[in-house]
Amino acid sequence: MAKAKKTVKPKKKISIKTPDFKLSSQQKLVLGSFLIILGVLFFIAFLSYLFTGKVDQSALSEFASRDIETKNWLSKLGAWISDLFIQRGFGIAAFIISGLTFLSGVYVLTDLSKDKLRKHWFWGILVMIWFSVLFGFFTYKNDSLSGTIGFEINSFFQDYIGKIGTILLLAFAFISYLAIRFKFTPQRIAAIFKKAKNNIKDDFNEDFVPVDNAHSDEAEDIKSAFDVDKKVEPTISNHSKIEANKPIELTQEPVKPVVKAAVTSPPIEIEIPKVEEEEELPMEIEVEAVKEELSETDNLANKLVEDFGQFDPTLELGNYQFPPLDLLKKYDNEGVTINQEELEENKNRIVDTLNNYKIGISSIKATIGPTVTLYEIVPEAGVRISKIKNLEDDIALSLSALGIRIIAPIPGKGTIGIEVPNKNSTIVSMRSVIASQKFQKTEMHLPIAIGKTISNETLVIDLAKMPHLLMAGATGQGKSVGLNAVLTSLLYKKHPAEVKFVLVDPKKVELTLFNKIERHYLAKLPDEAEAIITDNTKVIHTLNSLCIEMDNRYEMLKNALCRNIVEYNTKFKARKLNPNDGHAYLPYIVLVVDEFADLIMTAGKEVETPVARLAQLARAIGIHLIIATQRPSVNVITGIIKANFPARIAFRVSSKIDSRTILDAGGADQLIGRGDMLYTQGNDMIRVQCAFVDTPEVEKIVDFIGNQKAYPDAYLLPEYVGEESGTSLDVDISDRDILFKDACQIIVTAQQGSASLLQRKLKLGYNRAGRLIDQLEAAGIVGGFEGSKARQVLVPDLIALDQLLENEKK
Ligand SMILES: Nc1ncnc2c1ncn2[C@@H]1O[C@H](COP(=O)(O)OP(=O)(O)OP(=O)(O)O)[C@@H](O)[C@H]1O
Repeated sequence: MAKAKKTVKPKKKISIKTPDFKLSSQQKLVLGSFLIILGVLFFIAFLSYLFTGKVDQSALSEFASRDIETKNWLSKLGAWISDLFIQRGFGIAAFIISGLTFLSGVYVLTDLSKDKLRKHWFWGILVMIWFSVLFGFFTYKNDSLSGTIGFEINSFFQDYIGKIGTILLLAFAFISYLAIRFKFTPQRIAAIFKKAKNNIKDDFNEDFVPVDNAHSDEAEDIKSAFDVDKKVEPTISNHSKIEANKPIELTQEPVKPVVKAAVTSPPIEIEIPKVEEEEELPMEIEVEAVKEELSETDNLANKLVEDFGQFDPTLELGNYQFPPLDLLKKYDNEGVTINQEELEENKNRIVDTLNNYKIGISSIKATIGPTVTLYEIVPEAGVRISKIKNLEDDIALSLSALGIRIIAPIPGKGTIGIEVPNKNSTIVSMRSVIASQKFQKTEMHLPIAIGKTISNETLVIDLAKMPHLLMAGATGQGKSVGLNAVLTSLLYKKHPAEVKFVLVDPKKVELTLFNKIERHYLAKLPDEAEAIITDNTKVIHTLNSLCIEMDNRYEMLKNALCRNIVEYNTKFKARKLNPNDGHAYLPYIVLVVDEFADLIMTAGKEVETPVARLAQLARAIGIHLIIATQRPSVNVITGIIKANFPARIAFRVSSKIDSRTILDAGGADQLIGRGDMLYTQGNDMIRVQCAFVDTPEVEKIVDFIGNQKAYPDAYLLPEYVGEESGTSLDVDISDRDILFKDACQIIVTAQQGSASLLQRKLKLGYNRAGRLIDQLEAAGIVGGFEGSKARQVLVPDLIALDQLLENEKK
């Protein structure tokens, strides 16, 4: 049902546009015949020009005057056109124009391929210019043989490369033309020559064979045979004589020469050249193998693309404006703030501390980041790395600073890194990362400008590649700002047609701002009032609905023989997928869950199962999950979830254990907070200062987008009917379970609407008990599904129940 709902939009788009651009048969007839007649007109005018052109020259200056007479067969118009094309244009090569115009008419009338016609025009014009330049070679002044264009081009070439150069250039153009247009190759030319040679040889042989034969003995024999035959004739006619005059000699003799002639003549006819010809064949086949074959659907798609262009998903909101950079704030304390003094001081302390522990350093280098500075040291030979690693706390103590992290060794480098927080940290504004070239020029599908690395480089990550992101961090360390940075990045880069968000916000305050862009960017369940989900039961429905959407999308991909959403959308844009077959452009869907721990605590498995399913399977069909949590404990970030979220962001956490839960490594406990974070995509860990975007900035952006023309509704997800959510509100009374009455009495007596109660009391399986609950809901005895809580019982006592059931019968 939901699928039907979603495919309606694209269907409309196509069916409305299709007929607009096609020529009707009448229009084709009119246009085709017009072009044919125009071609004929050109031809007559040009032909006439060859005879009358000179005479008409003088008349052309007063062309507009009616009194002036012209000799051209098409009068003034003919004189003017031919002067334009021949004298001032391409000379007599302009006849090609008349031919091309005529041909165009024929193509339109007969509905032949426009591609071929375009090729004819392209090559025709090139040939025309070539001839015009060639003729220019034979004229000494600008005349009708070469036309002005040919004359001028020719004299231009002659001035620069001389006559011989010009001839060579023309010859080169000719050869290139043959090679490209007719696919001539040296082998093919050689084959043609050989064939011609053989034909000549054949002819030569045919002509001379009789002469040779005439002189040969065989010919003599044939002749004699003929003579013998002649001699035989009378004997045959006279049978009685044959029998009388020794018939053996007579019959043998005529046979002999015939046999001889038959045996001796074949050597002359042996065709050795033919064998040679066959040897050349593979060369020609190679040349012809270039041809491309298109399938029927390709042809149709190419024609559609030719007529209407590629499908543009953004067309419905064609005037949509992306939010400008000005909506984002500039901060005063941007840029590197650490000074030489601080650098020197830190360096000395590190060197001294290490020296105290007898660790020698051969070199030290500093990279200054927005919040921390990385000191890379190369220890002297023979120093154990683990020794330095163990000194983390001592170095922190000597530098009297928090948040010192030792990376020993730095992956890919032969150094050990010590990250020391700057005294004055700088803010990485959202504006600076959005404005960075890296983000602006990125080709990523879902680019996120998350912040700046330790070397002050903007870090842009692709959510489509991750494919899901886990964000964790203790409260107040920058998680919500991080989520906003992710959403803002996508809003700055993706058109509403290309990405949709499903926002889950149990805290009810973090993401409410995005309500304003509901009809642009948000997806929701059908018949829901609010797109942003704050209620946990609805989260379960939404997650399950996303699973249905995922299954639907896989089905569509399967039917389209595509492996992922990018291939599918490319195919759809190239009009190779028919919207009438249920195909539609698929936007990316990004599910953002702000407080995942809360969901897991209240709904447990009901949430974990669909999340795990989506995380495992949804990457190929463009559904990506971003899950944020304050409480990174193992019962929230379970093994199955962790396994499917290779990309993780950790803000500061309170303990090493929490850091391990998120990153599978320590380090997050040593961050300094306020957006200082560690990012990993499975292997390396990068320290990043998260871009800062404040609520007023987000408000401005959503206002800017929200004030623009929107879709009629939010993107509708497929409808999900929960197992226990009153599926059978239309259950027929006659279809009721035989235990229905008993079940009613148990539920009303216990005043508790739960399936497990029925299971226990009536000794039923879960499915039957569930169906009974559905029937009770349909009868109005219990209320709707309320997550893990038991349903409300709507009938106060057994008397009321009897009344209700009596009324039903009437
Ligand atoms: N990237 C950043 N740069 C500078 N300051 C930041 C950054 N991120 C967060 N902060 C500061 O930290 C404060 C708290 O951030 P935020 O609200 O994102 O924390 P949180 O982890 O979402 O907390 P909670 O879980 O309680 O909602 C912000 O008000 C801001 O002052």
